[in-house]
Amino acid sequence: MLHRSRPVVIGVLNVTPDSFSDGGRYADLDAAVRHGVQMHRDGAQLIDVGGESTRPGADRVDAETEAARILPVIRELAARGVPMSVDTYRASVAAAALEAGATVVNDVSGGLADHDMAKVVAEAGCPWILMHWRGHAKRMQELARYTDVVADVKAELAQRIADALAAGVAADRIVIDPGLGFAKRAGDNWQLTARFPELLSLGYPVLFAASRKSYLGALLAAPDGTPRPTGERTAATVATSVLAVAAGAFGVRVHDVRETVDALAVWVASGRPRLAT
Ligand SMILES: Nc1nc2ncc(COP(=O)(O)O)nc2c(=O)[nH]1
Repeated sequence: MLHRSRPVVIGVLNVTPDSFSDGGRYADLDAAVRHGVQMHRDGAQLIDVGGESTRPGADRVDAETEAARILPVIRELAARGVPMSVDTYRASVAAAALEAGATVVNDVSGGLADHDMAKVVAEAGCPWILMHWRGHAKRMQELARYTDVVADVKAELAQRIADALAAGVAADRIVIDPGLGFAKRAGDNWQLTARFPELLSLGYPVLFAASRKSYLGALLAAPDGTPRPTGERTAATVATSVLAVAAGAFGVRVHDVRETVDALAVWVASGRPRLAT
């Protein structure tokens, strides 16, 4: 499912009206399927299909709405042989998405939001991306308080892993993710980037997902402080993605697939240089 011979690129497909960087662009079935097929052609090994925006402050939708948004897209893409993950923290939505053709669960809550998720994943035997999370979009920025963000994220992810294993999820099905931008201030995201190798010591593949996030917009802000618009953060996303892979990330989750695949091809052709850890 995930060929580790090359860095894994996961393409973001938000079937939502309000996701932070592409909300509404793929809200209709044809546009979503076209974009998913194109990202797969461009080299994405997985298309990550999400039906609820998780950006800070976003309104949550109910499970029925979330499922109604993503299931037709998943079915159509599966029929076209496009491999997918489902971006949901709801067990019922994950189960329906797996049934419809998704093969990986990408859970931004790391199993915290729905205690039935572990059972769904264990029974399906599918890979489970456990992201570091401290609460839903409305509250998460209030929760960005850390003693040492890397050590704290690592300890909390270790607990998510232990819970998953205890629930019968196989160790080789687990991928972890530091949750950049989720209950993290800009400095926290940069600490997690700079000290990325410390997360690897947990012994699981680590996904890096910085794509177009607001801390990149802040870094590239105009002299008057206006953040760089989300659609103009591609170069920063590509740069940080290559750095993360060079630091040991098994893969990246991005909106700009072609640019990322191209940049990682250069990294591979250059002999996969590693950042000194
Ligand atoms: N595993 C994982 N999943 C995610 N899903 C959504 C978003 C934020 O919204 P986006 O879909 O617009 O990138 N970020 C992550 C992330 O950092 N890691």
